[in-house]
Amino acid sequence: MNQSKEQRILNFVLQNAVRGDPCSVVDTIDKYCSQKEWAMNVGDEKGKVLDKTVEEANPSVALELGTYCGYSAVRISRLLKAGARLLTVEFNPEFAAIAKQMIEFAGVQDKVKLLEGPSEEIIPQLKKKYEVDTLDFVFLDHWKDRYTPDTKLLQECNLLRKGSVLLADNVIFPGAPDFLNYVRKSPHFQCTNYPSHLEYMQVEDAMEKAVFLG
Ligand SMILES: C[C@H](C[C@H]1O[C@@H](n2cnc3c(N)ncnc32)[C@H](O)[C@@H]1O)NC(=O)c1cc(-c2ccc(F)cc2)cc(O)c1O
Ligand SMILES: [Mg+2]
Repeated sequence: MNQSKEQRILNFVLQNAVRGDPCSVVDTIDKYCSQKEWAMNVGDEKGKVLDKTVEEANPSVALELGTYCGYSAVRISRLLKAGARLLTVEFNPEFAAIAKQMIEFAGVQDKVKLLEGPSEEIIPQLKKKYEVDTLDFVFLDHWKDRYTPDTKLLQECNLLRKGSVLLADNVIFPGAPDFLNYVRKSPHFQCTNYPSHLEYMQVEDAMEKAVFLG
């Protein structure tokens, strides 16, 4: 049975990156996906916006929705302070299996917990089952029409506190127009837009930061 693209990306990392070095894993995935096969990782240009936002937030507890191959889980967790953790949610079992191996190869498995299942089921479990009080940082990178319902769900589950930072990928392409509408119109969020490009392409894209005001 021929390999999936995601398996080819993982194999390229296992053969070309440095085990235990998250930066080399990130760079190796970017090399493969810009030169060989496009894939929906956040990529290096938007990845730099992600890095700056994570460094500013300096989260103790971070959540990622949409792990895919683990590129942004490795990218985020490499910046976390000692004792901080990232919970990342992925509902496709093949992708979750790839991401698990990617995270372990990068050596960040002690900082990252991969939760397999749909975000809408996992978010309501975060407090009791995963011992989360509130989230300091949330990276939204899953189905674009889930950004708004899951943002409302995070609020309903009291998982956001004054200053919690949401960062959403792809608000221009593929686009998350209802999310932009929701957070920009809401008195509970202070929004900032970061124009960029779709990963590995010259297509316009952007990220939106929405800070919860309580
Ligand atoms: C949605 C995907 C990312 C992952 O999210 C998981 N997922 C989903 N919904 C849930 C849930 N409700 N709970 C948990 N996991 C969940 C999934 O299985 C994928 O692994 N991301 C994208 O589709 C995506 C697509 C593009 C893109 C750009 C140009 C094109 F021509 C075509 C596509 C770019 C990007 O930057 C993306 O991020
Ligand atoms: Mg994305």
